[in-house]
Amino acid sequence: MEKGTFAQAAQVAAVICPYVHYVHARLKQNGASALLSLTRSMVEQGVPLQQIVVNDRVDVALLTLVGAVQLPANGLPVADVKSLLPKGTRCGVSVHSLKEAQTAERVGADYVLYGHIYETHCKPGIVPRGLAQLEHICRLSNIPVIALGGIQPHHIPELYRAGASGIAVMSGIWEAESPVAAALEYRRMADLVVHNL
Ligand SMILES: Cc1nc(C(=O)O)sc1CCOP(=O)(O)O
Repeated sequence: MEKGTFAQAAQVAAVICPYVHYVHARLKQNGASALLSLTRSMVEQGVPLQQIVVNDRVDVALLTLVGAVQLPANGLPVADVKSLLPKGTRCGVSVHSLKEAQTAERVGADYVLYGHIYETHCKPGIVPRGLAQLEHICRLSNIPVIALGGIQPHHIPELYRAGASGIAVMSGIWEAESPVAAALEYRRMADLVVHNL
């Protein structure tokens, strides 16, 4: 992401944050200072700190005091991260197997992100893990399992039926013509399922 686009992305995050629980600050191709700029931009634009999840960089989470940090399965130990961040900072781990999910739970992760469930251009050449695996992991987990990867609004009922506690979406919102309209549609479908409407 170019530096000039951080403000734009942060603006979008601010507009959609009333309709979602969390917004991830994630920049795979840029360094820590870019991620810091993006996160600070999100705060300046009005995204509540408690709704921001910083991806991977514990140092950036510490500098910004966001509500959560998302670690890779092979990242820093959760207990060490928690001892560094203010009490109450949520610590999620991204997992791709039952083994990783169980390890994350054992070491104190607050939740796991599990994917990718469906085909997604964000994970080219890797076979999606599918609903049956998601269901298996949800059944054997005692912490929330958040499903991600290729999720469209119409998938939400089957994901919750499989036991997911929530969903995470990247391209379905960020690449939509209207990210806010897309976020609203995901929200509407999730509310239908969660509140049995
Ligand atoms: C960033 C990411 N991580 C995944 C994983 O399986 O770890 S799947 C994924 C992409 C999710 O994005 P979309 O909603 O665009 O398919």
